[in-house]
Amino acid sequence: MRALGMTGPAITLERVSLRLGQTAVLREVSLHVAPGSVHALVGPNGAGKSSLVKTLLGQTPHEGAVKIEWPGTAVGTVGYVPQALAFDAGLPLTVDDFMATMTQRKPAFLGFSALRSREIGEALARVGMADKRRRRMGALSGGERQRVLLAQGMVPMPALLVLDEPLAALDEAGVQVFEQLLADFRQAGVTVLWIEHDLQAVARLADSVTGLNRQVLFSGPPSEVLTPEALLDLFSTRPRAPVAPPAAPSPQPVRAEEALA
Ligand SMILES: Nc1ncnc2c1ncn2[C@@H]1O[C@H](COP(=O)(O)OP(=O)(O)OP(=O)(O)O)[C@@H](O)[C@H]1O
Repeated sequence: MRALGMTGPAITLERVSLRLGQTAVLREVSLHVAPGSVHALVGPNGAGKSSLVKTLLGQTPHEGAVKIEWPGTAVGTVGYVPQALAFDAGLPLTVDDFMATMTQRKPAFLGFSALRSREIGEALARVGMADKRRRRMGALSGGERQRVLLAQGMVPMPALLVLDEPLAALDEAGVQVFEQLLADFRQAGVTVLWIEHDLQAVARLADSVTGLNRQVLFSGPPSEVLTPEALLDLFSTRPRAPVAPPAAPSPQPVRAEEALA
């Protein structure tokens, strides 16, 4: 992997709350991502993972503090790989056109610079798509499209990379490509924030993981925090109700294990 000019930032969220319409999507979320680490975000559907990422990227009005601390004075490049993009199968947009559109400001039909063209070629090669640059996006399989999405997140090479379910459509070979990329990112000092539903992949590949269900339930190294009890707690209620103040004596609460039995 090419040496980077800058390694990744540290990320700190302090008591971040987000309300969308009537919904409290994030409640007092605090977490820390070490610079150059691979940090996973896990939680049930609707837990607020994508919303947290949007908040991190400055796209939502929120309460609390979001700090991205770059090494040195310059702000580095942020790459973002979205969950999925829908394409009209008939759209005359090639993989190259898509990469140009996503990675530069000038219109794709004006082409791209030699440097950018080389970077795009390298990124597509790293995800095994170098021979499909002229194929229409609408003609790609779901997994191939996912690989192209990954590639666009690497042009220009970011110091912070945010991945929203990158494994969702990947086959076994694609997963291996992803594992190699993560190893390369780690070696280059890129900070990776990774939303993922595949808990085994998280346990195998992440340095740290946060369990989120509107609020943080756990955060730490996967081997320490991904316990059966913590996962049961994270996935057995969705979304979490606000914590109610203590009330008058009431029947014993049903434990999550019993509720699921
Ligand atoms: N603009 C909005 N107005 C109201 N509610 C919203 C809005 N956008 C998202 N939500 C709600 O916020 C909650 C969190 O959504 P979010 O997409 O962040 O969850 P997620 O953890 O990424 O889920 P998934 O795993 O399904 O992708 C959901 O209940 C969603 O319906």
